[in-house]
Amino acid sequence: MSSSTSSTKGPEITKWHSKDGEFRRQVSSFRNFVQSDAAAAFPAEAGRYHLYVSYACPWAHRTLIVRKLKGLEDIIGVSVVHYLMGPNGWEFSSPDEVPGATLDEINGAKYMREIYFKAEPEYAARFTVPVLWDKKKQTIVNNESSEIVRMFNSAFDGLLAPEYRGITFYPEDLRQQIDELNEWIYDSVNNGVYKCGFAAAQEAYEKNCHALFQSLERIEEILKTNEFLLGSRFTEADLRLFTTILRFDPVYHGHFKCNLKQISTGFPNILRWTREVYQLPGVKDTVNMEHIKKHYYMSHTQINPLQIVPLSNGPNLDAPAVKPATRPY
Ligand SMILES: N[C@@H](CCC(=O)N[C@@H](CS)C(=O)NCC(=O)O)C(=O)O
Repeated sequence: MSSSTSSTKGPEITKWHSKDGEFRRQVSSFRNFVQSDAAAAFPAEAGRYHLYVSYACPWAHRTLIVRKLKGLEDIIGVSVVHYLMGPNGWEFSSPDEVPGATLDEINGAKYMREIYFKAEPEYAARFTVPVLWDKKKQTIVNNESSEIVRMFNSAFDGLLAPEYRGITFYPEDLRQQIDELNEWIYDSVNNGVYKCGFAAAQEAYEKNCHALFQSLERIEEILKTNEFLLGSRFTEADLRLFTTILRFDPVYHGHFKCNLKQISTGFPNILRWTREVYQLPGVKDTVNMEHIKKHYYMSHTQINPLQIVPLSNGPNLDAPAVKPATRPY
């Protein structure tokens, strides 16, 4: 599909807010599940599914981390878009042109939108990442990160080496607590930073910024006594929060005006926890701060028209995660 015809379809790429000035995230459209059962519509198979991500995107980043920590890299391939989201949305580039990016070896698309139209010619919503693609059925299985994370957590276990099979980030005994944390953290933190950054009215910005920092204070309290959000185990709740906190000082504090405090100077326990998560084996390989910074500061020209990218990458996450001397864990 040529980009000139495709660009007339779908919503305007930079139209982020509603009439009242509030940013509202659309609901994802493709909601099927890969299942371990061989008779399922989308059964777990090695080499069948392909993940489309942006290194910049916190939602896509969640799926990359679980793919890594669950040892799924040989089973599920990945394509990485260019950091810049232009008028035609996400675009593929060769790694020579943009280090870290890839071409689309699976569908040969130039733009992410072509993959959506291949799956659904009448598709009329946003062309978001992540996307989990089924090479056999030639369609999108799912484009909702929270669900892709759940699938990666267990659906492919039958294909994995024993050391990965037992790993779960959504253990039975913590499910209710994980779901409860996810709910308020999604609303006020993960999505909260976007509600600050894309607010088009002072009141909407202030309301969401206060709610964001109230939640950060609540998280800081939890991490004062807990190593991870729910104690000694790293769970899905940590994973989902991490991709937002990683971007906080270098991006959201300035670009999205989330500037009542910084993580590095204002939240010592969140900083300690961020370092612990970053230093879990494999996690830092999924972090590309150049894509993160350039994406936000250069794509959102409605809030940063000169596309200047600030220098700081945020706190040094390789520094030791210093636990308080009086730690109870
Ligand atoms: N609910 C989705 C949200 C994904 C999302 O909003 N991704 C952004 C990048 S951070 C995107 O691709 N935006 C493109 C657009 O809205 O046009 C998920 O969690 O998977």
